[in-house]
Amino acid sequence: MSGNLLELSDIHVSYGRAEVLHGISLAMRPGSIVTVIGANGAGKTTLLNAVMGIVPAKGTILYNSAPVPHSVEARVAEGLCLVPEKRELFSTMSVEDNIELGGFLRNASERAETREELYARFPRLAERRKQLAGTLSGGERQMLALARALMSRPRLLLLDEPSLGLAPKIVADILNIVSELRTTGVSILLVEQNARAALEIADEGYLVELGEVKRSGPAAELAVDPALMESYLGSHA
Ligand SMILES: Nc1ncnc2c1ncn2[C@@H]1O[C@H](COP(=O)(O)OP(=O)(O)OP(=O)(O)O)[C@@H](O)[C@H]1O
Repeated sequence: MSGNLLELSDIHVSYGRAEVLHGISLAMRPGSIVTVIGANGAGKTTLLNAVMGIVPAKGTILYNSAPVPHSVEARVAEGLCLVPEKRELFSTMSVEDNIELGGFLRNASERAETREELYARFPRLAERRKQLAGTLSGGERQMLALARALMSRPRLLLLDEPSLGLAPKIVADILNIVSELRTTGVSILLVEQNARAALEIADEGYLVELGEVKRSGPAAELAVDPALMESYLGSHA
């Protein structure tokens, strides 16, 4: 028993004959935020999809110290939840109907309780309950994607580039919300190209390049690493 919530060992994923993950290992403590950073095409989305069971992977995935169930459905039932990069909201449905969909595995009283917690956490969504999802701003859409995921009461939230396409001020708002979610007990595996912002809120970080982990360690240490700063954190250090 390692006490880890998630433990990946030697994960390989191929698309056809092309292997894109070449043996990734990663561990996550319960209640933590772990970020996977790296350039476009490094394999970050593929890694999340492997954890969710959307793409087949070789290697070992332990969840709560036991092999993770095989199907996506069983993984959802065990508390894994993915917020994909494209958010995949139903734009012609209202905010409240989108949120409701996230709770399909929960009973009515759990849904009612979680719904109220979510509207308290996301007042902008509460104000826009009746508005169609397609009319929301980029930041509000990301909030809605998060709220819909939280409606399932996940134990492990897999977030794919929540900052993508958002203005810097909105990125900060979204990542603050993600950071606060830790207090609810949910653990978060956060994939980001925005390395600086992700390392600010994460406990641990993994730098992935071309399907391999190049560096890993406490996020606070990676954030001040000179080589990493130069390649991934931009010159505005
Ligand atoms: N369905 C697919 N079929 C074939 N190759 C794919 C498929 N999906 C991704 N790839 C390739 O796998 C590699 C890793 O892609 P992936 O999307 O996981 O990277 P990423 O780090 O998440 O990048 P991005 O930030 O662009 O999403 C890339 O070379 C990509 O072209």
